[in-house]
Amino acid sequence: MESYLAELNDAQREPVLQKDGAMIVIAGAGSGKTRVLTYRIAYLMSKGVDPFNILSLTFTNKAAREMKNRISKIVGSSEAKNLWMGTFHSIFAKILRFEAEKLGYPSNFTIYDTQDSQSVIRAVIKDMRLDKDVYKYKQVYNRISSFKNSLITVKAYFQNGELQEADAMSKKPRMGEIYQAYVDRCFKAGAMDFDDLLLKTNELLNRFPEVLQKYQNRFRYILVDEYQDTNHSQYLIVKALSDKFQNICVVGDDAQSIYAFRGANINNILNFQKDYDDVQMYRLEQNYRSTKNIVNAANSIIDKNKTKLEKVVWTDNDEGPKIVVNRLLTDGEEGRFVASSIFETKMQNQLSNSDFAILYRTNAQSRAMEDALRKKEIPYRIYGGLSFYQRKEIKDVLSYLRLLMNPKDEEALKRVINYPARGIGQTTMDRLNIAANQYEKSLFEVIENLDHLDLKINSSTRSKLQNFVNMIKSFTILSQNADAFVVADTVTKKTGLVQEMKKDGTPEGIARIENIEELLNGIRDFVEGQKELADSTGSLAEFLEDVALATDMDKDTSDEDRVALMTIHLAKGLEFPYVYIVGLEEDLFPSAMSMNTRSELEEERRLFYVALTRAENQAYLTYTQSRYRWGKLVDAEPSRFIEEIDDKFLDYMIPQDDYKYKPLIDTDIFGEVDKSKLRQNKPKNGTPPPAHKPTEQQLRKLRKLKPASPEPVKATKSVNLSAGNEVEHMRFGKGKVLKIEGIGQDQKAEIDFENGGIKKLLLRFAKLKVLS
Ligand SMILES: Nc1ncnc2c1ncn2[C@@H]1O[C@H](COP(=O)(O)OP(=O)(O)OP(=O)(O)O)[C@@H](O)[C@H]1O
Ligand SMILES: [Mg+2]
Repeated sequence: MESYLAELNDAQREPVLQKDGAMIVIAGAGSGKTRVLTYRIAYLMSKGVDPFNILSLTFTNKAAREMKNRISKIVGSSEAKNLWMGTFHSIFAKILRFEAEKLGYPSNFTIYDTQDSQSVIRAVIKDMRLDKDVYKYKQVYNRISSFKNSLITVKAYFQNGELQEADAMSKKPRMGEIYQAYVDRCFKAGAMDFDDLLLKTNELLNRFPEVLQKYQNRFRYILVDEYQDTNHSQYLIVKALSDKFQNICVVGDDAQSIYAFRGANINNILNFQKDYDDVQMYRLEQNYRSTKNIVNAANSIIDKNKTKLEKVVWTDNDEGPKIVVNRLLTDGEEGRFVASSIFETKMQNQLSNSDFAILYRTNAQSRAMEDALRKKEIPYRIYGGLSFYQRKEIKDVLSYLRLLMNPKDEEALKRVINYPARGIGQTTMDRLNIAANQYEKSLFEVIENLDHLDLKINSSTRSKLQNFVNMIKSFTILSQNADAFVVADTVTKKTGLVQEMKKDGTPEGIARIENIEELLNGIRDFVEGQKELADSTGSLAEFLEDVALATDMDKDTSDEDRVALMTIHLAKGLEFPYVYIVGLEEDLFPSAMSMNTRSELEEERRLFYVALTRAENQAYLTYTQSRYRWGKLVDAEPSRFIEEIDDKFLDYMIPQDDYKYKPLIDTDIFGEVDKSKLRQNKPKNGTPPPAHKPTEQQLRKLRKLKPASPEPVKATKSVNLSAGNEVEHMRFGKGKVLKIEGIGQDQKAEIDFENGGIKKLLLRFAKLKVLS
């Protein structure tokens, strides 16, 4: 047996060793589903399957990269980079690039992000003179998105009486027309939105049998992670591609299906057995991730759901500490508790920031956490929310880049045609728009052909428009030979964007310039990375695609050591030694919007199951007594999910009878909070109690999970380190001391580690072995 197969248990090894056929692995959190996929790919390669013939679909591109690295190590070659691996969106965008012209799109089509799509929808609603309070653009966008993910085209919509009736009932009878106008505009702009990437792939595979065959033959082996969260459109793609060879392996957990609100269809997992001829079903039961306490607590929660497949999950890991429950007065105090607890736990146990995650239900909750972490000088990173690439100044630069790639891209053109100001006003734009509609041309084409059109635009404005078009064309020509960095660098200089911000002179203006520099650095890194691959030149097209399809998880590129903050939805598939789940309050988690039906509540409960099962060693649950919601301070009640966990797994930091569902703040008849009661409820002596000290057993577990150094590492008691010394750290491996600063207790060393990059460590705590 190859040695890597010994890193699997018997149950895991079975699906790995079944080379051909259809199979489904259904198993609870942390039982090694993702590991099975990874090892299965390695096994296929070792049996001579060409990596070009393997397609693996993951939840984020980051997960795909990590999987590729792992596979490279297992098979001991760089062949893994030829695997087709990534999110549905990124894989099928690549395929659409090759085939776009068949569908009438340019191969350099733009990918509209959510902001772009919503902006188009807003414009459509405005042009149709509809009431924007009835036709709320975000709602309309979501509705159209759900049509697309169910493969309901405009034509199908107009043939479907039920859908039309539903829209009429919700006072939006013109939904179909908006849908039509939206689709037309995107098409005219040579743009696909996120949902199109799946919808158009389906269209491609349905309409062109020879194309379908080509990809069926290419992807002889297909693997899908997190199968419980595929939507109908994704399901059909997988089904079509795997139909010929039927070598398909999907893994998932119905208890972790949390994207129904985006069209995920749990039936895809339940019906899998009917979809293929001879399906092997595998189950995994042993959890390797978490302590007994966490596994059993999570089991006790998911037990409350009626709709579920019966599963067993157990673990051989330590009992572990109980789950800590704490009640705080306000979200500010909640943040301070979490930050202090992280600080203490980290110092006591020599941990990295990245060993900690704070998970919440809604992005808005991050603010209080951020404030507290900043005060304690704990570095953190927020995933999701408004990403770097959506900041105004960044989007402006990207819009220039998009426009030079695809001059039809109207959203990009509208953003930059008069930014920096060039004297092209709204009246001119309105006239151009009318002409564009009349001639069914893009704005750019209209501007290009201004001389031949009879438009009321004066000669000075005409020449400004001409200059703009010429500038964009010159960039396009440059991009044909230069890499993405050269193009982007030229664009920021020649367009006057940076000069405009320099004029501004405010701290915000300076921050914007820094962001643009950061973008350029990012592009340079990207280009260098791409050039190392044999078949890549680091072109602008590649860069733009990478940006457009980065999921919220992928958008961080630096690997500094930080505490992770994210919504639970984003945390799927991840694991952290210490996890804080905050805001466990009724109406927040479970969300007020998700308590109308049992199935919504069950989805919230699955979300809680996902959150808790991210924790390896210890989980903390917090809630507040009052919280600002909709601008008002309201009483908060502890979440029913805390109540649902058997008390034997919990460790309350507050007297328990004080806890059970009862108003925690007394208010007088006018609804005023009785301040003296508030003070009573504060944790004693004002500061949050220290975090629980892990047991020796836990520490051993922690070390086991992380790459340990070959020999036990001794702490350096008296510090006689200096720059240039080679050292070894238990977790970061070997490193070189760059500099020493501070004296006595505060002495710190800056060390460049092989595994961790540059880190500053307090020598008093850091257990370093001096090598030379
Ligand atoms: N046989 C094994 N031996 C040792 N460690 C294992 C084994 N199987 C899995 N693990 C480890 O357990 C952890 C959980 O595995 P993995 O992430 O594959 O689980 P999963 O089922 O995909 O979880 P999730 O449902 O959260 O996606 C990982 O750290 C993995 O490396
Ligand atoms: Mg997984």
